[in-house]
Amino acid sequence: KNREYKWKVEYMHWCPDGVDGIVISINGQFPGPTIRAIVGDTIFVHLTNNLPTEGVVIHWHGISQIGTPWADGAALISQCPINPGETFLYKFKVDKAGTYFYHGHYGMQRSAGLYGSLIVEVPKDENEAFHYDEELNLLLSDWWHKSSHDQQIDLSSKPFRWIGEPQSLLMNGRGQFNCSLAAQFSKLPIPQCKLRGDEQYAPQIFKVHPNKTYRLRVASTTALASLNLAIEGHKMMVVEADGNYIQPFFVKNMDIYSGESYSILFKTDQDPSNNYWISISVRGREPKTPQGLTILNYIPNFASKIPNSPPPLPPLWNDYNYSKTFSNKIFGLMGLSPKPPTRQNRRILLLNTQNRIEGYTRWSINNISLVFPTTPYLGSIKHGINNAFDTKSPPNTFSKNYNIMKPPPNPNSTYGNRVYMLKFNTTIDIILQNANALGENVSEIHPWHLHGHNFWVLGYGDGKFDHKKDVEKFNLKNPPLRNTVVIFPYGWTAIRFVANNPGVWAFHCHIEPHLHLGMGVVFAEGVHLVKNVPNEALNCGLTRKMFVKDKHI
Ligand SMILES: O=C1O[C@H]([C@@H](O)CO)C(O)=C1O
Repeated sequence: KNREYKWKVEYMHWCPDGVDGIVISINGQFPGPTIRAIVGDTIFVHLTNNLPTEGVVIHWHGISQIGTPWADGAALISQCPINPGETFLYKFKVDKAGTYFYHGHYGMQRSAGLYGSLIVEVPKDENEAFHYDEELNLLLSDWWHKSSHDQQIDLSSKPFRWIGEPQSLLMNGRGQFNCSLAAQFSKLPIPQCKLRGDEQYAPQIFKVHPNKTYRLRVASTTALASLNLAIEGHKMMVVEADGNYIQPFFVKNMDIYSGESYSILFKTDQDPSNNYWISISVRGREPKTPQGLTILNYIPNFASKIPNSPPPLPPLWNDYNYSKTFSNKIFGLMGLSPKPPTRQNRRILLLNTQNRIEGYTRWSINNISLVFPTTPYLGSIKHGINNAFDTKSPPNTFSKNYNIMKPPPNPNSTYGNRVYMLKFNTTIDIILQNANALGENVSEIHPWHLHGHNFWVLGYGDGKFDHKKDVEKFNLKNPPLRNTVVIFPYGWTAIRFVANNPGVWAFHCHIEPHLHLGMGVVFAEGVHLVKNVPNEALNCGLTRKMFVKDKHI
């Protein structure tokens, strides 16, 4: 089935957490409209850019874009930014059921609120691998009172100005800054929220019937925050990760990093005369942001009935072992989750470091800090334009002697826009190696997202990756398939994927300011096989000159 949408993207006054601000809206909505489709459907989004002075694109996070790499919505990788006033048609097939989302992928427009949910259901006559009665949808994000423009300028300033922690955590675009739903349980002098329910920042209440099984779809599009999600008093069974079946397991709370999505099942088996908290809390960074809260409302209780107990207490923000335990519980579902090829053709090691370039603070991968060219790679590679970017091969690894436990000895790095050219249909292993940042004893969490593919997560480890010992420990039996995976402080993560999707694909830290500061790489595979790229996708830079040359402009 074809599903066709007309979207207008524009700035709008909005009040996501009780403080007036400005968001990027779609058709006057924040978050943008939810797309619901069925596997095999073709989505048509006619996107009109009504931002007065900026280009825009939208990335369909988790959709493989098989045959339509130009619709991936990564600015200057898969397409030109859509100019103000212009309309661009995204047309792509949703190839796999699951919980996904979409978001801006140009500058820091995701931080400005350009995002929404994308849910792909199994066909009506097919069943999921698990049973549930009803479903709920939860899109998580974080919110700053400083505009995304201010943030972008801060990050690009000399001396560097870090954006700091978000003021609020949002659930389906709603949070509370000046009041708390749980003030009566708080030691802080914060007032109880007095809400009618129709405020833009009033929580979305999750209404449930007792004694049923619910599927909660949850996706995180945070700009920075890693989160821990809990439903007070309810055990959660995790069944889906990034649109892939996983071996179900029970937890009382779960971590979710930017770029990830999950489905969890829970039973409404608690005392039905009470309501319960749903909470999200910051992990991995000092928790300077209040917990995000909403209410699981057992029908027929009043939605305004405050739960009897304080909101769930999250694990300590720096208890990384807790987070590792969670990540290490995720396995592919035997029989339903495809297995990885047993051998790789190429192994690439990517060292993540924080650096300075000419006094600017940046992030680098193997000592190169990514800046995008002005011609989208998909166009320049397909049309053999050699002067659009640096065509030298980027480094396949980093120095063996590099001490990941110390700040970079020579913090200088360089800007670059090289591309990892992957031989079509080969199996690629990537080892993401974390290291100490510029400050002593600092190493941060980075969730890495791959466009155009799912990958198998073969393992995580502490310290520096060891080619002999660690490879032997790779899980080739039931690794989970994902599109986003985290690297823990001072640790490494190994993934495997098959370069079988013709196109040019970003692989980057999903923390918005980190990507902005250069933390990403670009892969290209089988670009000569890409057909039917609409001219509108390449109407900028050197490819634009190509299209207009006949017209003597
Ligand atoms: O990119 C970052 O910069 C700051 C800090 O490292 C320097 O101020 C921080 O916490 C980041 O995640």
